[in-house]
Amino acid sequence: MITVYAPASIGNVGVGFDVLGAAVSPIDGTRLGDIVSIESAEVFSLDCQGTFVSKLPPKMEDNIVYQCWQRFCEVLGKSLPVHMILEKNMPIGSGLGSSACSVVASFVALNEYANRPFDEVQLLTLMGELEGRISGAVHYDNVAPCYLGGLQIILDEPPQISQSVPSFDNWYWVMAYPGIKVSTAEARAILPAQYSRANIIDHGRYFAGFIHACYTKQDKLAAKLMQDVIAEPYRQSLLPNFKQVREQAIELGALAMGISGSGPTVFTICDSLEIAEKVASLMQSGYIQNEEGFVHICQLNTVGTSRI
Ligand SMILES: Nc1ncnc2c1ncn2[C@@H]1O[C@H](COP(=O)(O)OP(=O)(O)O)[C@@H](O)[C@H]1O
Ligand SMILES: N[C@@H](CCOP(=O)(O)O)C(=O)O
Repeated sequence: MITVYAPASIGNVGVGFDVLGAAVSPIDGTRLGDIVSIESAEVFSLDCQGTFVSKLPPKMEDNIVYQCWQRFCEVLGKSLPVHMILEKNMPIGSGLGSSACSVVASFVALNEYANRPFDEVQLLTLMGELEGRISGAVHYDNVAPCYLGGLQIILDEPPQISQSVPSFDNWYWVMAYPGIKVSTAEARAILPAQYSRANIIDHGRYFAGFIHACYTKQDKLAAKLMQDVIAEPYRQSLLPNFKQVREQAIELGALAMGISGSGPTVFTICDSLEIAEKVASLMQSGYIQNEEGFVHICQLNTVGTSRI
């Protein structure tokens, strides 16, 4: 039996809409992400389990894991009779790259099972395609970090689809999922089709400045430039108390806070564990809406998807 763990990811990382993503894992060792197992069988079958299994589509054909298997076999040119198990530990429509976790774990597990017929670029291309089916447009900012780990800039110039950007070892990423659902496709549909020249200039300055600050190891500058003029102004109304908790988090010493992917999860960057713990308590009392919500203090997951 081959078993693969794919970690949670932060699409956009605030400043890089569709072109920046980060893989994160809780520092307490919790496996925040999906796990996919695969073994040989006489005919294809899929079993689902895990914390969020009840939120999956009831029909197997609608599960993205099934669709990954189907596409993998199509590209491979033969049908693989396998039994797959999805452990769905990621809430759906959370902004934590839940569908990406299932997609990446499935393709990596299938590729391992089939003795690695596809290389990294071919797999990433397939991952982007399947993620695009679900969210309404191909975007690699979840699948690339989930697969490769770390902070990833999406270049989308095959064979260079995504490359790693240096981040800051002293950063803690406090992830707060309020327990409500925001559909990625809907959160994309509310964005404007066009932006003003002023927006474009600001976006270029923030994004280029952030990448520059990462390479020149200026963590305070990087956090200051982590500003989102593309999605946040339109998506923040979908989130509970967003502005209020951000002000409070900054007062507690956080360096920056933004929407993770299309939300409703938010990420807060802190440069000490002490501040991260204070922010985690703030999020628990001020942002979590129900018992399905959670807060995790994370660090970048630099490994990405791996066999366990
Ligand atoms: N294995 C799966 N994991 C997550 N979502 C799935 C899966 N299979 C199918 N889906 C469907 O894909 C959509 C994912 O929604 P989306 O808002 O993109 O979630 P997320 O932002 O958490 O990835 C939902 O409609 C969900 O029912
Ligand atoms: N760049 C995408 C990221 C969506 O991430 P998800 O975790 O919400 O699926 C976007 O902002 O639409």
